[in-house]
Amino acid sequence: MKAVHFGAGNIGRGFVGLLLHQGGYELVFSDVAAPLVDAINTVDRYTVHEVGEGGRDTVVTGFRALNSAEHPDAVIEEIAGANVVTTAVGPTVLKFVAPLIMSGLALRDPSSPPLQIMACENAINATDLLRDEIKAQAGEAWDALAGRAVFANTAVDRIVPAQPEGAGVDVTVEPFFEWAIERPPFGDDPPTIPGAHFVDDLAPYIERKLFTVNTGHATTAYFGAQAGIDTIAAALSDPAIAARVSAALEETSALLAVKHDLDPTSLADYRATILRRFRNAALPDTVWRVGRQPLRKLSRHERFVGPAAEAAERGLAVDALVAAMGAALAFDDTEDAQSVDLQRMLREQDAASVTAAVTGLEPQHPLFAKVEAVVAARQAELGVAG
Ligand SMILES: NC(=O)C1=CN([C@@H]2O[C@H](COP(=O)(O)OP(=O)(O)OC[C@H]3O[C@@H](n4cnc5c(N)ncnc54)[C@H](O)[C@@H]3O)[C@@H](O)[C@H]2O)C=CC1
Ligand SMILES: O=P(O)(O)OC[C@H]1O[C@](O)(CO)[C@@H](O)[C@@H]1O
Repeated sequence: MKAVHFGAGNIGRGFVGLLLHQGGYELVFSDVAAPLVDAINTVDRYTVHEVGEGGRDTVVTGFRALNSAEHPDAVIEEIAGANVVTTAVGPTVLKFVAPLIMSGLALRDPSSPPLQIMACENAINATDLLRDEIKAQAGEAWDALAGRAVFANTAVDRIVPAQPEGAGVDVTVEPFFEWAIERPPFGDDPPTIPGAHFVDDLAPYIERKLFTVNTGHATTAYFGAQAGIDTIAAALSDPAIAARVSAALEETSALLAVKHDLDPTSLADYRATILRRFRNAALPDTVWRVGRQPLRKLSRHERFVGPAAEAAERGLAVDALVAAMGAALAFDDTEDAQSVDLQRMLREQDAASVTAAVTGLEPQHPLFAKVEAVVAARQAELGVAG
């Protein structure tokens, strides 16, 4: 059995690749970072180090890497003969891997079992986005290709921080992981991924994950950065920040409870587990990594505006989420292109225009005026007229 995995970065090596290896797949990483591809090809094993309570080391073998920028045809050929394709490249990069998957499907023996495709990104229905890209790029050829693949959405959860200089291919991760995968697309033949959790309806899982883990993590990062704190664990040890994070998560839990009929006590346990994970002092995770790409994180269906918009529509509380969005607006990292764009927008546009452009909300939406107020407050801080 063979799996082609796009994105040999943190989650690619530290989670998806690891579980595929444990499932017995021969692993072909595909990446565009030449030094990373070369480093992977110089070793025949790497270690995933779990740090924190209960952590252990696991060795991964049976892998190689291809540079898809330099050798796209080699990747296409591997896809044509693979059982599984996964991605962990970032949701905005899916459109760049789509043509390779499309060409791999075109080359595939139509009598082979369908290729099982799963995008493992922090986004709702990321695999559907990938399928839509492949379909759009295939045009009329799609009808012939559609039957050669099945597409399943997934929710992946494991904190894999940026790796220190000199770590090589080894990866440091937290001990916790969760991988929920839609079962129906596979019929009677799901992939063998030990520890993965196959579910009939992914919506409650992905929303619970994105609107709790990712909302909470990003809230910690943005308040931490604002307070001049460098790491996530240190940010959460500040009682004022911890209270703000808890308040934001109570708002998302209130929405999840009514929307998906989830038990409030289980949601409280889930929140407590997550906050414990964030406090893992052995995990060298920075507010800059977790806060990265604030424009993506503040977009319409993401971890802040997504739940806050639905909560506002239902008349539920949103003030803590809006406060977190206010902190996100202050995220100023000159090495993060989206942070630079956000700060420029705040300086150049009026508050209503920034709110509309960043959040995608209509001006008449019940959340709009509250977000516009924190945008204006940030602009006042910057000394620009809103
Ligand atoms: N790191 C984490 O804790 C988690 C990350 N995720 C998600 O996983 C995805 C990846 O995140 P990380 O691993 O943290 O990022 P990362 O930056 O460590 O890895 C991404 C990798 O994708 C590669 N890449 C970029 N363009 C590519 C292309 N066209 N073809 C092939 N490879 C390409 C990069 O060179 C890099 O090695 C994101 O969607 C993120 O939201 C999800 C859960 C946890
Ligand atoms: O910031 P992104 O790209 O959404 O993804 C990383 C996030 O996902 C997580 O792994 C949570 O599963 C966190 O480590 C981090 O906040």
